[in-house]
Formats: sequence, structure tokens, C-alpha cells
Amino acid sequence: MPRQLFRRIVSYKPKHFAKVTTVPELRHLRRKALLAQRSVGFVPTMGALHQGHLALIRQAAKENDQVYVSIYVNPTQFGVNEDLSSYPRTWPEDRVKLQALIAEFSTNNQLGQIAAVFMPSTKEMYPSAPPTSEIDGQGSFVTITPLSARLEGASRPVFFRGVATVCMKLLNIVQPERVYFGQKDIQQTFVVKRMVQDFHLDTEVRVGSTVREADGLAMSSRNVYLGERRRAVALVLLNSFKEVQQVFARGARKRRYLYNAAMDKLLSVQKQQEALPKGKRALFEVDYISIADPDTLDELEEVTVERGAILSGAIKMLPIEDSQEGEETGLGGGKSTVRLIDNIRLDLLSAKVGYIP
Ligand SMILES: Nc1ncnc2c1ncn2[C@@H]1O[C@H](COP(=O)(O)OP(=O)(O)OP(=O)(O)O)[C@@H](O)[C@H]1O
Ligand SMILES: CC(C)(CO)[C@@H](O)C(=O)[O-]
Ligand code: BAL
Repeated sequence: MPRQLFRRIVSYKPKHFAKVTTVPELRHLRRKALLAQRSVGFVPTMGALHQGHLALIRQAAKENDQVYVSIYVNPTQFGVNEDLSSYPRTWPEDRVKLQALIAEFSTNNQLGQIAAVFMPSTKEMYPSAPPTSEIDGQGSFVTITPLSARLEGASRPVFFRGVATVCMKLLNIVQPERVYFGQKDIQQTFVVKRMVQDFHLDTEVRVGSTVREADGLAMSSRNVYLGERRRAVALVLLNSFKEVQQVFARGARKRRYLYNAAMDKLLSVQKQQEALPKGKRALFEVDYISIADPDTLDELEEVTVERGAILSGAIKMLPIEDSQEGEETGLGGGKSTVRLIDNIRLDLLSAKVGYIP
């Protein structure tokens, strides 16, 4: 019998995870796992857990003996005018979801188990200086350029500096064999992979597919802010990708044809919404559409069938106007702008069947 399997069968699986708030406690657990030759898979999150997070935890439990999850809303990745203070914090619900996963994993001897949930304070994560969201703020930061300055980074200038910095801290603390990120935040996966490579971090970066709602909308912790009216229009980004798939399947390869297919869809839906009365419409702005190389994320002038492309984009759903009596306006009453991102792999196979991975 393979050693790994034997270890799992005889191993005692605790029914509760340790909730850890300090670095020494986490290191103590990690050292015990190392001495017991248990592999650790790590899933960093900002909480408000949904099926996208749970899928990453399931994948980590398939590939490791122990799963560590972090829940930490990292201030340095939010710009000064972004939604740090209102970001959903839902620990009671998150705990129930994690406990349900523990029950699910404990019935299957082939799976690892959630061993620790790391919920540090900001003082714990940023011990020597208060974290800054200012572009020229002082502190110890990891910067990955030029990758961090484009696409998401162009709209959110401090975002990837904050993500790389907190991921470096978390990876130094947890030292997992494997770390898990979602494809939904595709540029983040490129930034973290580059950081792991350039700083010789001893961990394997694994990427889980984007988990979607039944109609295709990518799950996101921020979707709770949309409300009914904006939720119905939010699918426009994915629908614009489907237009690109169609023209690609019909033979278009040049950037301008592919890009225009997405933009035409976005602009036509934008016009339709603008024509509606204020009490009915959901306005949005297009932030960017990118057609990029699958290995470097550099913009492409032409997509080849052999390599395909990463098609990604972001839109900003603007605040709800004239909310109606009894209208479900989402968390925060529809007052805040909600930025949505999504991406798909553009290749001939998926384009022909209209498959959205
Ligand atoms: N729909 C999804 N499918 C797969 N992975 C996801 C999905 N949504 C988020 N993730 C991944 O979960 C991890 C934690 O993400 P995070 O806690 O920021 O949630 P989020 O839903 O992306 O939040 P937000 O969209 O508001 O930034 C990241 O690696 C992220 O890519
Ligand atoms: C990776 C991460 C947990 C870092 O704060 C965050 O950017 C996220 O949840 O995607
Ligand atoms: N999911 C990425 C974290 C953020 O948008 O801040």
C-alpha cells in the first residue's frame, strides 16, 4: 500500500480546525505537520466564503494531508478610495461553511482535512509599521513589475503591491507545499507565480477553475452588493466574451476584430440601459478588455490557434439610481460602485462549443 495512503487511513482526522490568530501558533502547528510528514495545502482568502473558495479548499484537500485557510482582509491591496471598510466580513457564516467541509472530508479517507484557519490581526501581519494604501507610502513591500502595472493594476495602482506583499508574508508563515488561487483573479495568479519564481519560494502554485453561478456569472464576494437590477445586467461581461468566441470560431484572429466583438456587445447593452428610465436601468462603465498571451499576459496583436489567448475584462456597475419601493438593492442599498472582473481561455476548441471554463 502506498505510504501516503496508509498514512491517511491510519491518521486521526480532527473534526474541528484550530482557529489561529498569531504567527508563532501557526508556525507551531506547521512544524508539527512537518515532523509528522503531513503535506500542507494553503488557501489564502479574504473571507465571505462562497463556492469558488470552497472549490479551492476541496482541491487542496485532494492534494494534501492538511489544508490551511487564511481569512484576512489585507488593507494594503485596497486603494484609498476603495471598499476596505465595507468589504463583507462574515465569519459566523464562514465558520459554518468550513465545518460543513470538515464533515464532508471526514467521510472520505482519500482526502486531507482542514487543520487550521489563520485569522491574524493587522498588527500581527504588519508588525513594524502601520500599513499604507498610499502609492508613495513607506513600508516593506514586494513589487512585481511590469506585470503589476497593467490591467487590474492600471485601475488599482496599489493592488498587486499589496497582494504580493501579503502573499509573501503568508507564504513565509505557512510554508505550504502547495498554494491555491482561483482563475477568476487571473492576473493575481501571474503575479504570485512570478513572485514565487523570482524569490525562490519553495511552494507550488496551483490554479483552480472559476466557479460560476447557474447563469454563468463568476462568483465573487462582492456580488452581494449588486442587487437584483445590477445582477441582471452584470452578465454582459461574460456575454461579450461569448461574442469574441464566436468570431474566433468563424476565423477572426486579428486583435481589432476580436476586441471590437467584445466592445460592440458591451456598448450596445450600455446604450440599451441608458435609454431606460432611471428607476429601471443599471448603468456600467467598461474598464478594460484584454486579449493576452497565455504565458506572459502581454497584449496580443493576433491570436494563433496553437497558443490561444487569455480574454479578460473588468466593468464597473454604477450605483443604482431611483431605487423602487420593495426593490432588492443588495448589501449597502446599491449605493456603491461594484467592480466585476472575469476571464476565459480563448481557444478554438472552447470557441467552437461556446464553452466557458
Ligand atoms: N468564482 C471563483 N472561482 C474560483 N476561485 C475564486 C472565485 N472567486 C474567488 N476565487 C479565489 O478565491 C481566492 C480568495 O479570493 P477572495 O477572498 O478575494 O474572494 P473573491 O470572491 O475574489 O472576492 P472579490 O471578488 O470581492 O475580490 C482567490 O484565489 C480568488 O481567485
Ligand atoms: C490572495 C489574497 C487573499 C491576498 O489578500 C486576495 O487577493 C484574494 O483573496 O484574492
Ligand atoms: N479577489 C482579489 C481581491 C481583491 O479584489 O481585493
